[in-house]
Amino acid sequence: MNIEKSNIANLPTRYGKFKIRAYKQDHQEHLAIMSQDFETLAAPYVRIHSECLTGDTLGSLKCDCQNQLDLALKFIAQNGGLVIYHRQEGRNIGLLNKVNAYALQDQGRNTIEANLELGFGEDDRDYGIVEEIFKDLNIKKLKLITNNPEKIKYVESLGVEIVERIPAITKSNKYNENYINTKKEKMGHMF
Ligand SMILES: Nc1nc2c(ncn2[C@@H]2O[C@H](COP(=O)(O)OP(=O)(O)OP(=O)(O)O)[C@@H](O)[C@H]2O)c(=O)[nH]1
Ligand SMILES: [Zn+2]
Repeated sequence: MNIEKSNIANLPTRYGKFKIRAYKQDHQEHLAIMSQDFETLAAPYVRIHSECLTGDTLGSLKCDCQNQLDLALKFIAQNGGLVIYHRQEGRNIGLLNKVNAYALQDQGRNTIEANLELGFGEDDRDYGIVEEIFKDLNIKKLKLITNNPEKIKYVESLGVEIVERIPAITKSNKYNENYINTKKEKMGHMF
């Protein structure tokens, strides 16, 4: 796997001061966003956040992504750890396909049905870069912020110990209720 990594730079934000490092793998560029004290932590809090331009940037109410990112950045700034900004938009089908999936959702399909109808899997994410970031930042133990059993399985498969799981539950709204219910009932997310 050919991965290019940046130097570490400071990033002051509205949440607090972070340090960041970028990683480039093929056409995807990802980010490790670390608290100031990151290097001193034996088991940092870690959030793997998959990109959602419509949620993260535009404030879309169709999903819980922006609320989860906000929660994670606040939590990590206060408690120490790492947010991996994983640039796999739309569970890795890309923005154009996600918008097509949204058009199908406008006609009544749920998040999984829409993906399948377009010829994708229900979740096409690849977490390979996460392994590389864990190695690069020397993470052997962590406290994982997630509701997603697949992420837990993946981290465990790397031989990285999860000493605690912190739920990433945020306030729902009338536009994302179905999305959250589908994650709970069909994808096994723990709400
Ligand atoms: N294909 C598709 N992707 C979506 C949709 N809504 C959100 N996403 C993407 O889903 C990803 C977020 O993943 P989720 O499955 O919601 O949650 P998760 O991050 O795996 O799980 P948690 O760690 O518990 O939050 C981001 O890449 C979003 O762009 C949708 O309706 N269709
Ligand atoms: Zn989203």
